[in-house]
Amino acid sequence: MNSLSAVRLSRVSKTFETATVLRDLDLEIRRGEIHALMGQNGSGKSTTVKILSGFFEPDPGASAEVDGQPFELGSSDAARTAGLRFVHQNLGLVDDMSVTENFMVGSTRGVGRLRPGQERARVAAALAAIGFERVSPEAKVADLTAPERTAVAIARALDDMSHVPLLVLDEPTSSLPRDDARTLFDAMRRIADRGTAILYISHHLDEVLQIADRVSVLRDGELVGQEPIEALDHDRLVELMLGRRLTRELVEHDMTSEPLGEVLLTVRALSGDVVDGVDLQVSAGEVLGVAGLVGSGSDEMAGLLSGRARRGGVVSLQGRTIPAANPAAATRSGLCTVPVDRAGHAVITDGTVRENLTLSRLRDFWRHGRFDYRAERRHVATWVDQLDVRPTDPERRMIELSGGNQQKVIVGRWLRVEPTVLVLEEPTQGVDIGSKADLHGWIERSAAAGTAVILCSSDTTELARLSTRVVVMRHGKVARTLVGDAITPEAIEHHQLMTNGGHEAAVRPDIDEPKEAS
Ligand SMILES: Nc1ncnc2c1ncn2[C@@H]1O[C@H](COP(=O)(O)OP(=O)(O)OP(=O)(O)O)[C@@H](O)[C@H]1O
Repeated sequence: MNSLSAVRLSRVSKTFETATVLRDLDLEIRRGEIHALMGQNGSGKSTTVKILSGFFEPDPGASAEVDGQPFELGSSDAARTAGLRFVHQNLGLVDDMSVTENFMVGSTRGVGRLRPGQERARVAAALAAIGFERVSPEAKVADLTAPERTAVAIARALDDMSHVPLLVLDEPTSSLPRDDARTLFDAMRRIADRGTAILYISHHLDEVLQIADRVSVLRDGELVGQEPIEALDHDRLVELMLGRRLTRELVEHDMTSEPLGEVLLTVRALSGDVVDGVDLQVSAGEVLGVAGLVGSGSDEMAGLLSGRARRGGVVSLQGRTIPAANPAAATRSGLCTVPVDRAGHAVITDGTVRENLTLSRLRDFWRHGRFDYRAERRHVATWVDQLDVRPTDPERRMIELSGGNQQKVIVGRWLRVEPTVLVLEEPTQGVDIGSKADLHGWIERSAAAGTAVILCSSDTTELARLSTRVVVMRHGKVARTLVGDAITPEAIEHHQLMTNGGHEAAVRPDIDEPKEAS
């Protein structure tokens, strides 16, 4: 036994029916280290985590140790008792409750064993231990910033054990803007310095290069590299993940220099919970980026435009008003949306890849009163191939696909019908770097083919990479519009953070205003 070892996995494999998705994984996570687990979508990261947490049983022949003691894989009781703790991307917090109530709900310590004052003190201590003493135990979770919410989930996970050998953070920062994610790194380092090993799963290479001590890379279910961070840089990490250099040329399409097409979408006085009187016009061939911090209204825009959320104001497509609160009518009119909440709004988990792809328009396959299954299968095979969905079998159920591959199917669902307006909400969240480049290429091709694209994203690099125009939202309104060379990640982040009343023009005189179409 290595005394430095917090968790050691040996010969861990996982086979679903006939497909082996994890093969003979040997992985050692050392005490006090931040160990990043990386790999493309479907490479086996979540499967590894689910075996550790006891959600999946591994194939026979696997073994494990925690703190040098034999550990039973595939048992959630064993994981809990051994002190393995997990924070997933969705955090598992109840927004309407206070921080302390959330601790009580999520704790394995038992509810209400302490008096209220003692509970609050305990919660305050747990938060202070990771450097988030500014969060009040009485605060409502809904009122916290995104990194504070993540910190609450982490503090809660650590709260009921004096020694936690392993904390697994499964993409906890994937929805956070870059600067927000960084505020959690200090908390992670404090935790690691106390001797807890952190297994950190992230698709953000720059974050991993900044925070991890060692990196393990999975490719197609096999460990293909394990390196100390000093031995890695961005390109080497990409090469390990993809098995090749990222040479794919993106469609470089400088749409800013081209005349804009016909105005396809007109939005007048749009309002929702936060959004307050927004006017927009989006033309054929444009990619309009919508930027803003959580709570600025930017996160509400896709729901309002799609009709998923109740809205005030008028949304019209080529002059025809789309009825409010009616997503089906919006889709029929040609305004299609890829929502951020895949599980809740987009994926039919029990359905197959084929069904999830083609449901956007089945009439393509009706011929003379009969459904042409062969035509549907041919069409689906082409899209699965073009989008590089894995596994490639279109009869797989969506639940069997990794998160990133599900996302490709959902984006493909709408790309294939060539919508008039395509609203994308965090389209590459949880998507690996190779697939991200693929999806970006698709978004550009879709715009080049004449679709008006609205890209709502917290990834400022993605916004700068794809948008012909970016509206930055604050306090429910468009606070700034950036066009052309003025669209940089730094400019977007700068304007997201400005407080209302700031003299922006004086701060960034180089930023253009849009030429409003009348
Ligand atoms: N319940 C299941 N049944 C069958 N296959 C599954 C099941 N769950 C996952 N898989 C398959 O296992 C493989 C690994 O998936 P996993 O979710 O571990 O990938 P991942 O690396 O976490 O990907 P992502 O970055 O997209 O989250 C994928 O090919 C996936 O389709």
